[in-house]
Amino acid sequence: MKTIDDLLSKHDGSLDGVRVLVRSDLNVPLDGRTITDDGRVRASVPTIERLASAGARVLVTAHLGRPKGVPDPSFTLLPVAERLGELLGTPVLFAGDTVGDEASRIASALEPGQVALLENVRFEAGETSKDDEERGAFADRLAALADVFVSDGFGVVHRKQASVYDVATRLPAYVGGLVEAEVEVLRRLTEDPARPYAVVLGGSKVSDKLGVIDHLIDKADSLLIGGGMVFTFLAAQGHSVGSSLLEQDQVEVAARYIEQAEAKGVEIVLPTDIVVAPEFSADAPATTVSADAIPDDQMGLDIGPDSAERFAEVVRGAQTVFWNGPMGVFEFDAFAAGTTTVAEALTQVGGGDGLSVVGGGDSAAAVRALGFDDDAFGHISTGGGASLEYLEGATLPGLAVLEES
Ligand SMILES: Nc1ncnc2c1ncn2[C@@H]1O[C@H](COP(=O)(O)OP(=O)(O)O)[C@@H](O)[C@H]1O
Ligand SMILES: O=C(OP(=O)(O)O)[C@H](O)COP(=O)(O)O
Repeated sequence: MKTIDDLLSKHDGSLDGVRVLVRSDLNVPLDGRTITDDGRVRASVPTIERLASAGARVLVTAHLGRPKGVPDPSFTLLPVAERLGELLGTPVLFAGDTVGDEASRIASALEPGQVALLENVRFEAGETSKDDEERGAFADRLAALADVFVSDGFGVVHRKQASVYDVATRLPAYVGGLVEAEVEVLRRLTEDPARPYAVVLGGSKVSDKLGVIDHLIDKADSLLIGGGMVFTFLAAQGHSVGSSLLEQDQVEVAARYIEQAEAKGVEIVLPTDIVVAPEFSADAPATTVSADAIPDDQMGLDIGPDSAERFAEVVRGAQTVFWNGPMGVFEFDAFAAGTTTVAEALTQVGGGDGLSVVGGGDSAAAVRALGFDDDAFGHISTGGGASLEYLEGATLPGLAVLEES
């Protein structure tokens, strides 16, 4: 992959006036218009700063959430532009569209060293289209705004989307410093992880992430399943899960994973107790029930204390641990205990000498919100799904396209 060093040497050390389109992952958690964890914005700053200080006109493109290909004010990147400006110490211009008149106007008005952010790239249907032509047509419009492309959104390199993949086939493409650094840590983890190697999976993107288990069974010694992942597995064991998050069409897949793991001597650790509530809300009355006895009118919102302690034991006893996905709805105090217990154990992997990696926007936000220092872990990755797919050995479209560029 060509790096920013290569880009700089190609231009004799100065990018004066060069129009650089940077794909960052600025998908931050928001409470209304308030950013509750700016980790991904901070992680994006060094590359943007480096390009701007070399004189580039920097146009940043990014997504927020999963809008459905049409503008939706609740997913505007405007608060992120403001935060990015504060962190850079200079205002960031904001284009209220992605490839429309405003984007073109701002792109041509940018001075060398200035930075602008384009509105949420997922407001355009072409960004996430499965149709190569539709995606390509949108990528053409994005590419027309710049001279070169820098891919720095590690959290999206597993997505074959226009601003990640197709644009890199239309402009000279370079890997950004964040993607480079993330890949380096994960590469070490895939090469020869110190054993026992445990992977902890949770969160809510269940169907996205279930697939990685197939390959992780061949790589890890233990798989610990928490968060919204749990209920598809409990259903596979024949238990009812009330109104918990359930991917009905994945139940058979989960059952197959349980069998495969048993056959290969890999431990799949499932919770034995669950904290449930009648509804998804911060003040819903919480009770702990056995995992095989979730009442029909309740939903599971955290792993129970016995399970959290068991998970913590496995985590502390491992030498390498990768964790993606909170163990419960940590945003609500009543359902944060499981995540806190597991996070605490992550700081003590291998008696403190092991390697702990936390990956994912919400997982990173969770450990910070619960009061842990970034330094308490070996590495905090900005990508959850991306790290998991890298660890399972998949080809990540956003990286493969840079290798070909
Ligand atoms: N039992 C559960 N039911 C519903 N949502 C859950 C549950 N456990 C965790 N979550 C939610 O999962 C979300 C994070 O999931 P995900 O996006 O997959 O993680 P990451 O961003 O770290 O990759 C959090 O907002 C959390 O509230
Ligand atoms: O939040 C993200 O991924 P993650 O939750 O797997 O860490 C990335 O911004 C990718 O978002 P997406 O999963 O909607 O494509």
